Amino acid sequence: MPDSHLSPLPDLPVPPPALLKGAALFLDFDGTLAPIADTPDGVVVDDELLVLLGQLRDRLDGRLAIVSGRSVATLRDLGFAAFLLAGTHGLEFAEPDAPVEAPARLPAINEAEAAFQTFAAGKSGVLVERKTISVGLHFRGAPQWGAAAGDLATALAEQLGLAVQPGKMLYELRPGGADKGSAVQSLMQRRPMAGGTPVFIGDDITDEEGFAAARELGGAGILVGVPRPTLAAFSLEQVAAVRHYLAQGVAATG
Ligand SMILES: O=P(O)(O)OC[C@H]1O[C@H](O[C@H]2O[C@H](CO)[C@@H](O)[C@H](O)[C@H]2O)[C@H](O)[C@@H](O)[C@@H]1O
Repeated sequence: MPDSHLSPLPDLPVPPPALLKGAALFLDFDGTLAPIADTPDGVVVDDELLVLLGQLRDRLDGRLAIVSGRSVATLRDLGFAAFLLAGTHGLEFAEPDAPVEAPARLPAINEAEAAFQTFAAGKSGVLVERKTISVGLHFRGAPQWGAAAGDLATALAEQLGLAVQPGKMLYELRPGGADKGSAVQSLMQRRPMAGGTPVFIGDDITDEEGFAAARELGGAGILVGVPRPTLAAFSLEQVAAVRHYLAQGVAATG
């Protein structure tokens, strides 16, 4: 992503609900639909959110997808089985209740996981997240280990031919060749997303590729959380504001 395209402006406008009319809506999960929790397992999806997303998806003739760093399997366990999903940062896809399209788990991911486990051993607050085709090293509970975790992830990525995916108090190792931008590009060529105007809502640095793709395809990104240089055109302050905006979207698309 060219840095020159990043907006340095701290104050982006709140998106108008009318932006969602005719939209193909791409939603990040952690930090966007659910507040950040202490651990990956600490996040719960409430029925109210699922009902809201279902209503909006129906109003958009199905053009709503969750695009997450979580695996499709985890997204389904969290309650999103009835939604179009792109998991593991654009490496996995699944239509509602249909088989998952995903590459196999690489032996290199198992090697990386073993190295992460060795690193985490005895370090209270450092956590290894085993995922379907990737692995995460979390240090939210022990920020003092963040730099060392990053050094380890970088070295392993080079050694094992994997991609490093930085996140919020997290480094993941995964196969390369995809990101949230490529997920948007791919889904926009298929039903039901094709024909809509892409709108991508996300909070993390990994969502910038999604904002870039939405923008390239004539749509827009919405950044959630504290201002930062971004390719998004709009911003929402926090998860609660996203929910409010999506509820406004249901009304605006009725
Ligand atoms: O693309 P996302 O849907 O935002 O997923 C990105 C990663 O989110 C999760 O980690 C983050 O959220 C955790 C729970 O709130 C938090 O404890 C952690 O510090 C965050 O980095 C998830 O665990 C990862 O697998 C996702 O890739």
